[in-house]
Amino acid sequence: MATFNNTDLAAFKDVWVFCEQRQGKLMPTDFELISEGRKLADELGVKLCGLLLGDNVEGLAKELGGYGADEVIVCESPLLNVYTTDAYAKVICDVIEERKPEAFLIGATNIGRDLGPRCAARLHTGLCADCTHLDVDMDIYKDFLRESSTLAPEKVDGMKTAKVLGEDHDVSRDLKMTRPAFGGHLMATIICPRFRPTMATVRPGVMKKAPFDQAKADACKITKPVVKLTEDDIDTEVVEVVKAAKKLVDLIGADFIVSVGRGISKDVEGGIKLAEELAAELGGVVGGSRATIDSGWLSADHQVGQTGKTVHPKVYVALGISGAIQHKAGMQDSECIIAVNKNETAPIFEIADYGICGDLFKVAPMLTEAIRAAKAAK
Ligand SMILES: Cc1cc2nc3c(=O)[nH]c(=O)nc-3n(C[C@H](O)[C@H](O)[C@H](O)COP(=O)(O)OP(=O)(O)OC[C@H]3O[C@@H](n4cnc5c(N)ncnc54)[C@H](O)[C@@H]3O)c2cc1C
Repeated sequence: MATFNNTDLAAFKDVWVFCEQRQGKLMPTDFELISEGRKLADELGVKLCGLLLGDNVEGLAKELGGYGADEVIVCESPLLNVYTTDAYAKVICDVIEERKPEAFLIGATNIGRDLGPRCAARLHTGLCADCTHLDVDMDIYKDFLRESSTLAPEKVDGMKTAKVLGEDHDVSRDLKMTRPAFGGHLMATIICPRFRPTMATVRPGVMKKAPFDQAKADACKITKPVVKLTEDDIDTEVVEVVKAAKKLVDLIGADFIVSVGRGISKDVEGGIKLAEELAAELGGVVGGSRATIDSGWLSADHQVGQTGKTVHPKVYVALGISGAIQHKAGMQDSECIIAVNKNETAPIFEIADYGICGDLFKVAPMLTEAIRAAKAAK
């Protein structure tokens, strides 16, 4: 194996994306991250590679090419059939040490959140968890310096390097990883200036999927390195894979979401029913603020926001939701936001395209009826 010196930054090249599959099916985050990785790789002038692990999964690789991967590295072994942290971390670290990518992105799914830190610790590099934005340009530094330093603006404009931990450092190749910090009250942009690969886990649903391109899928190269993995490398045994007993709501893939907040408290069941009726009429699903999840009115898979799901549906209806910053973080990129709140100063109205100041128990049935009538008229 090639020697692995993770401080020799120049030896690291290319952007990689961990492409998670479960039971032979790629995850939606794979396509989001490949699409985002494509943009980063183009800015850096390097290749974008998908990293796919499993048993007999090569057939999935070309699809990743259709979303922008130049190459997919396929690591196959019967021991990778079902996910275990030991096996996946070993194979990923082996291939990273061999080929040295400069950035490695992982979806912040349950598996990604488990795998990312394990790999980062083994590779002795930095990982920024749960990112909502990635970038490689220097503008963000320059904005920061213009606002917070005494440097002359001309000096900031012409900068190519910045002082990082007391040393001049070429920041133009650093991945800038942005995530909410301090309870979501500010966004922190983090770099990993001294080690490679820079690692990030990225929130599902945040990055936009590019359109599929068959020509790119056909051109995508597939590489299959030798996988050195034995049972001795794995300390865990998967006894049984239990699928979710209950079908979870698909907020991330929904075009229409009707979310309820604490405003339904005077009649919780009635409020949820009104939201379900409106959602059914729109062909959508029901979401909720954290207040409704913490109160046990809706299950956790319905939660929208910083610690819930990030959504960008065509229409987001907020019924009795105040619009706390942590809720907005998960829905403010919706194409059209309709807010119903009886308090005209509720912050949700600041980002609403249509704001209705009124009692949700009166307004929601009127919206449902209006949609029903419009559909019947067609
Ligand atoms: C670290 C951290 C992470 C968090 N993550 C999330 C998250 O992911 N998602 C999230 O949602 N929150 C999150 N929160 C909580 C967030 O700060 C708010 O507490 C929460 O969003 C409030 O929910 P709400 O708007 O339903 O309730 P409230 O803020 O209590 O608002 C209820 C609203 O209903 C209106 N109302 C009342 N009755 C009616 C009626 N009959 N008709 C119309 N309007 C009515 C009121 O005017 C009010 O504006 C987080 C907080 C922290 C600290």
